[in-house]
Amino acid sequence: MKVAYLGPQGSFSEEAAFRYFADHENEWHKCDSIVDVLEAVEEGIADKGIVPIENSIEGTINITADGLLRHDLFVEAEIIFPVSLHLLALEGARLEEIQEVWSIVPALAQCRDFIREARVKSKHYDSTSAAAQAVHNQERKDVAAIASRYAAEVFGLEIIKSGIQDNNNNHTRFVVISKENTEMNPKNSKTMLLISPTSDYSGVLSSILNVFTALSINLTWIESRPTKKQLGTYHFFVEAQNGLHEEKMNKAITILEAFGHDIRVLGSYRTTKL
Ligand SMILES: O=C(O)C(=O)C[C@]1(C(=O)O)C=C[C@@H](O)C=C1
Repeated sequence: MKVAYLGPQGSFSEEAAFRYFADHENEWHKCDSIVDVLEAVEEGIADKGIVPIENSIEGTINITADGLLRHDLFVEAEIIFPVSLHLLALEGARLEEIQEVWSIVPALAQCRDFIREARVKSKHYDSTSAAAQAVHNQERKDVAAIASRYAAEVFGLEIIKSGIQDNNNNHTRFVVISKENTEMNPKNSKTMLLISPTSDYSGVLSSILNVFTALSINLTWIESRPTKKQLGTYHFFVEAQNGLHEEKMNKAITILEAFGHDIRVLGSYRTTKL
């Protein structure tokens, strides 16, 4: 099986992929961006992909949510991964010398307090490990990457400050995606739906949420993403704590369809805590 993830070597996605798929004989396909991971799976270059979807400090990873909207893919597993972010610099660099920090946007956002207090500039890279690699590849001692301990080992960088995320209890939720739908497994305990209202009227969101309330379905995640066609119009991601094999989930979908909304079942899956 070929698994795609965000590289280069040393990313959190790589750690999550290696640990989640530890029992399998895999071929790995490292991608330059999250969008490339989704495309690799859709195009059949990889059988599965692993992408971050939500962080406990920063919230939804919008690139992934928008990618799920655009691509015809399913979610087949959820992985909760602890994230500790460190400041990585060339050997001998001192914290006081750092003028600029480099990382992927969600990681920079998880360290907002540190960046503000240190009064440093930030520069965007496509992954934490791409930022670490860039620091490794140049001679500057005034820049540092925000990345993992693993990335520090991979690129021979020194951790000049550890645990710089705004909250120590920091977790990122990854999803495993594939082109096939594995939704009917009775062991699956969560379901992700994408609800796109076909008309805009007052109370449309509350009418959707009322369906779940009436059926005693507990929601674990809700996110709105713009349709990108007109200001103020949205798609809604809803994740429920019930599997698709449960009658009430099917009832909810039937009712929402009867309301005229477009419903895409993105998957029914289990959670693994790493
Ligand atoms: O850049 C990485 O190392 C990733 O795997 C991506 C990512 C993310 O975008 O959320 C994954 C986990 C952490 O939250 C930080 C970065």
